[in-house]
Amino acid sequence: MSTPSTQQQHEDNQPNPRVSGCVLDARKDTEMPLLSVKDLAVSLGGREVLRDIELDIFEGEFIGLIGPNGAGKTTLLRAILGLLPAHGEISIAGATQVRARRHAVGYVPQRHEFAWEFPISVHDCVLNARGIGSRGWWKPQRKEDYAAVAAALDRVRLKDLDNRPIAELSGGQRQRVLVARALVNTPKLLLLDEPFSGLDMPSAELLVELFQSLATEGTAIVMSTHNLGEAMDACSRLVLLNRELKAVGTPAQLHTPSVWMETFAVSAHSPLLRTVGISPLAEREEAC
Ligand SMILES: Nc1ncnc2c1ncn2[C@@H]1O[C@H](COP(=O)(O)OP(=O)(O)OP(=O)(O)O)[C@@H](O)[C@H]1O
Repeated sequence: MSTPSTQQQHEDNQPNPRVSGCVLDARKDTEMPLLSVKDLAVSLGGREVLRDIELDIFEGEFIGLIGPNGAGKTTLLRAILGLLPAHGEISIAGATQVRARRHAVGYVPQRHEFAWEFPISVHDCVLNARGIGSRGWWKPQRKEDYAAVAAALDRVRLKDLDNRPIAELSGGQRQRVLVARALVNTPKLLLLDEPFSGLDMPSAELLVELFQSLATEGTAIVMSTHNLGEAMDACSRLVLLNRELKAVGTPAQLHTPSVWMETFAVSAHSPLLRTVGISPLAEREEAC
């Protein structure tokens, strides 16, 4: 497990980001990546959605996956999970076969993809992610399953609601149920698809703190998000994606307007730059 100090050491060693399909990866010589993606390409409906994706992600990293609508963020997460046909090589904790890869992964889909009307309690919804259904609902609950569900609900601060039907939960509570489902098998890699979407600030902050603690404990996290400010503040590295990798680096290394302009196809005057802490060209010119 990596400690905060080793994580900081890795960040300090990162070279400058390279743009257009290249991967920033200073750990290559010393450490095995937890997630390795090589030469990945995905086509959907006869159209190429992702190409030339090369990415190494290490334990304890909190990666922000950033790009405009339709950039392929969800597609990349699903390809890593093996939910989509893809060309290229993906390995997670050394496993390349889809079944083996999934053992190491917890996945939080977008909230609207889940069947919230299903008549089930919070507890059973999380328990279900332990694979209990395939063992038979009629069998007594195993002690370790019960403990795992309790621990996951405790982590997302939902223990008090464990008997509540999931249909009666608020959006923020539902998001936390999805995170608990992903955590209940103590994954090495957590894939999060827009976990802050529709959340108020305190709910988003609670999740950010949880993700940062998990990363400190050694979990590798890849999170797609449109919340650029939150990603700049919270993530240890960012992956800028638009059908191909545009740049990979720490937030400090991505303080260059051109990488954001290229990824989002915006001008040097775009307010988007301000969101990521770069003053738009107009303001910079005025200041000169
Ligand atoms: N099943 C599908 N069949 C055909 N095309 C698809 C399919 N699913 C996604 N796409 C296309 O793939 C591209 C990438 O979609 P994806 O959902 O991965 O983007 P995204 O970056 O997650 O977008 P958003 O930020 O809007 O959620 C889009 O152009 C989308 O229309």
